[in-house]
Amino acid sequence: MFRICSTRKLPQHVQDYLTTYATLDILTKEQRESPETFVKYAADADGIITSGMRIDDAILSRLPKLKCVSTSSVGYDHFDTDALKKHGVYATHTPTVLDETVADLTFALILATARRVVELDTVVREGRWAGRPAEWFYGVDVHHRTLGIIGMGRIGEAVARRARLGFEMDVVYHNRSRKPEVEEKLGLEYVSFEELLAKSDFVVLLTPLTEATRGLMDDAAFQKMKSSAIFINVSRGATVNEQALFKALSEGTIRAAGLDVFVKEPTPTTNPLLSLQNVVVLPHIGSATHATRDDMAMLAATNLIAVLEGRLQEARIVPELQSLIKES
Ligand SMILES: NC(=O)c1ccc[n+]([C@@H]2O[C@H](COP(=O)([O-])OP(=O)(O)OC[C@H]3O[C@@H](n4cnc5c(N)ncnc54)[C@H](O)[C@@H]3O)[C@@H](O)[C@H]2O)c1
Ligand SMILES: O=C(O)[C@H](O)CO
Repeated sequence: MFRICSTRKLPQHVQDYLTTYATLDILTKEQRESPETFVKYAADADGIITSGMRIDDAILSRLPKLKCVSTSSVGYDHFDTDALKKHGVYATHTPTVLDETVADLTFALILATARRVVELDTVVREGRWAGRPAEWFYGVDVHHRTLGIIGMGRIGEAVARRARLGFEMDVVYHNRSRKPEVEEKLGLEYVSFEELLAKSDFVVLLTPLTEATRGLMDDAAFQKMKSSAIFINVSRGATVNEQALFKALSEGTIRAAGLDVFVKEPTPTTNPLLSLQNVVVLPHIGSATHATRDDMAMLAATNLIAVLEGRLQEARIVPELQSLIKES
């Protein structure tokens, strides 16, 4: 039997699946609170399931039996992949199963910011709705506008499909590399980062957090956007310079923003962005539906067992650690 530690509660059917292969410990808040307590309780684990815990050299050095860390998320910026490689520990993630759910949430933010859904909900509740909607209730159209997607990956493509087929939008995109087959299938146009910012009525950020994307949306980027444009971030908080975003929103450099992610999570109520009416904020719920979170947990579990049993081709191993397969 393997030993598995999970830093989060798992659905019962996922626990039942895991316990046919392993003893399973769901660590309590106290047990996972600090790296010291975590390594104490996970000391002889073969595998770890997590969804946001930082796994770095200091932790790996103290977990000699560890063979795989499995995250129940597609993003894995909380893993130090160089350290994992050094220790010969695999990392797996949960791509694909959440694409449609995250794309739905992206559109929820696009619509909520364009039509000022949250702000105007408050107007009604506070009794400030007096007669026919006044001009200051007006929003902007989404249909037939231009959507710019930075990061045309799995989720970007699901967002582009909604935009093209449902809202008949023009879609431009910027990506590390061009995707001619997606361009052809959905009728998209590839543009430079600068051109995307200048052309788009909605700019959606959907890249992973890497050294290349950290702080990608800074003062200079917001200055290049239209003053009528809306910015949506569903990637990771640190891809955006929050001070620059606050400045752009409060000075009218851009119209509004919809944010699912923040530099620090949970973001403190003192975050200046929360004081702005033209911002819609959510607590990192892109993939948070019952069905999708269940699918992610199950994929995290099957990934981990596949690695522990040596069925490496069946596991969704993160790209940076694919080289370990060849070496094994
Ligand atoms: N808010 C949420 O709850 C939530 C949910 C799921 C995913 N995410 C985030 O969304 C990200 C994307 O997920 P995915 O499954 O679509 O990933 P993906 O790997 O399929 O797509 C990411 C795309 O970004 C591109 N990219 C990377 N660096 C770039 C750069 N410097 N400039 C331009 N393009 C660049 C890649 O080429 C790729 O096409 C995840 O890494 C995660 O951080 C957030
Ligand atoms: O990367 C992901 O899958 C989401 O952010 C959920 O944590």
